[in-house]
Amino acid sequence: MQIYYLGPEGTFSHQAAETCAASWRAEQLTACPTIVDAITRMFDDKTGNSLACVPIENSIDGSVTQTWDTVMRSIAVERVEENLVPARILSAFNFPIHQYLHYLEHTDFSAVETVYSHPKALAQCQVNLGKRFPKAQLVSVNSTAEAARMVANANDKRCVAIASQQAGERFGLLRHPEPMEDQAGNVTRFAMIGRQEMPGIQSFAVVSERVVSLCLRGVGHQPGGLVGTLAPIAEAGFNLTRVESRPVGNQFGIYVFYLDVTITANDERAERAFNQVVEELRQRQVDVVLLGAYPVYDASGV
Ligand SMILES: O=C(O)C(=O)C[C@]1(C(=O)O)C=C[C@@H](O)C=C1
Repeated sequence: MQIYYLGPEGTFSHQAAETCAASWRAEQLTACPTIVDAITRMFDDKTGNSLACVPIENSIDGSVTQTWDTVMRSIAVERVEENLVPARILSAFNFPIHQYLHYLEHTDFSAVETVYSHPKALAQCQVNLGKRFPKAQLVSVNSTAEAARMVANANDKRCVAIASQQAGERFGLLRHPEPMEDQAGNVTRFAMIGRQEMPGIQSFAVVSERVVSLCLRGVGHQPGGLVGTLAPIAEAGFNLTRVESRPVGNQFGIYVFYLDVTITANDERAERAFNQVVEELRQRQVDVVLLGAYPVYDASGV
């Protein structure tokens, strides 16, 4: 079993992948240049021996839309392939995130011109960065560890990076002791995506026994179209914990809707009721793409 993740080593994705690799005895961790690449490489492996460990949501900045869109499109495309075990979100993990400022020795903070990081990390620190470096450019790069690597390699004291403590140490940078995120309690949820059912992880506390993630395509454009589509979920007594709309890409005013629904695990009645809801949605001509039905763990303190 191998796990693809957003590299280089030292990203939060790498730390999340390492934490899960121990429980799932994954022998190989492979760094990828982008989140899309990590997902695509997992989907390209039809043998079922690959996993992708990717961020799906951050408590400050919201969904990682790139992940959701890539996973949804890959699953939708694969549905036509017969005899293929479908890829799904198998588990999710909430990881506490501390973003630190990393810099070269003798850096004068008042002369800093560029702050590098992953766009999600910059978004998590935007207020603090604005206060500390009001004139600096915030430059998005592929990952937080990539930002640390760039500052280390550039040997330019006008640049700093926002990244994990581990990334800064890996690339030999100094670290400002205070975390830079704008809100305490910053958490990112990572998903493990793959084709093989994986065992539960005993060392983590369970946040939700079963979250079902769906994408609804083709919700009708009439008054009450969305309300009517969501009503069967409420009527069946399921808790809807996330609704997000995303553009389809080639038309204004047409959206797909991502939903998370919490259901009771190992409860046949709940499973049957949920399948009925999906059937009802399909009868309304809504295309339901199942992204996964999975436990969510709390990976803090690991
Ligand atoms: O750049 C990294 O370190 C990543 O793993 C990506 C990522 C993200 O996409 O949200 C992961 C966790 C943090 O929220 C910031 C960045």
